[in-house]
Amino acid sequence: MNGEQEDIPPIRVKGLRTAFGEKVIHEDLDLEVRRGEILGVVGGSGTGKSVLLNTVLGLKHPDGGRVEILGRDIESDDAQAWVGRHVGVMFQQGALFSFLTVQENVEAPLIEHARLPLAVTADIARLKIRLSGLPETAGKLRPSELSGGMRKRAGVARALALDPQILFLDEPTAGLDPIGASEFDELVRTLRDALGLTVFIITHDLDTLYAICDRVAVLADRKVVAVAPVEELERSDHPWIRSYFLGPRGRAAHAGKER
Ligand SMILES: Nc1ncnc2c1ncn2[C@@H]1O[C@H](COP(=O)(O)OP(=O)(O)OP(=O)(O)O)[C@@H](O)[C@H]1O
Repeated sequence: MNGEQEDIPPIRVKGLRTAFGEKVIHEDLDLEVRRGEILGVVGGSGTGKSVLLNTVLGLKHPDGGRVEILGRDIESDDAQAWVGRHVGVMFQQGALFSFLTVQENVEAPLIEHARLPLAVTADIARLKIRLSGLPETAGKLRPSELSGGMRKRAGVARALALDPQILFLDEPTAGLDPIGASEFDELVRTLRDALGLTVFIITHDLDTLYAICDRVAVLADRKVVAVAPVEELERSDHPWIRSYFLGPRGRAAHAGKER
């Protein structure tokens, strides 16, 4: 990667407006994600976290403002191909093809985007399965034969298939028990450190924010009202941020971090 690219924020959102008919979801929303950081995105239910994710991925057109991924305008002609090639996404529940094995699921983006000999495709998929903390034998299984935690790891393996620069995770620890959730957090941090990924995580999981997020962006009042490390957000005056981080669950997560 050349120096010029390194200066470009992997995700840059400027003055974003999104709406469904009369219903405005985001207005004048700004967000810059730094290269190599793990950014958590939080906000009350219905504040537009999923809509933001879909807009950043180019799945929903912005009604105003500008979204850039790795310096490229998401509205440009080749943006979808560019995103497919450089960005990995794990939607909720892993969103795997139920009729394919894990190995075939991980091979699918490689077959679509990279014309490699089949044996090489299979080797890369096996590597990504192992990298995501699954045993090699998991490759032969279908998603219905996996536990919830394994399904999420398979979703990560597929998201990593094309060596993306950015990994998007939508509620990755939802539905996992606390041990499974903290193991998943650890996986995300290990992958970021090993692969130099930039990670964008939508989450409600306070433990994830405290354990692995370098900064947290808070969605409220139709925009990002704060982006900062959790320790800084704990000192915020914003009412939603205060009740979120200083409520009973927030205090428990903070105490867990201190231990
Ligand atoms: N396709 C759609 N058509 C109309 N309204 C939509 C559509 N998709 C989302 N919305 C609305 O946009 C708002 C934001 O939804 P979104 O799913 O992004 O919230 P969220 O912050 O991800 O919530 P949660 O934490 O509950 O998942 C909601 O009011 C939702 O009803």
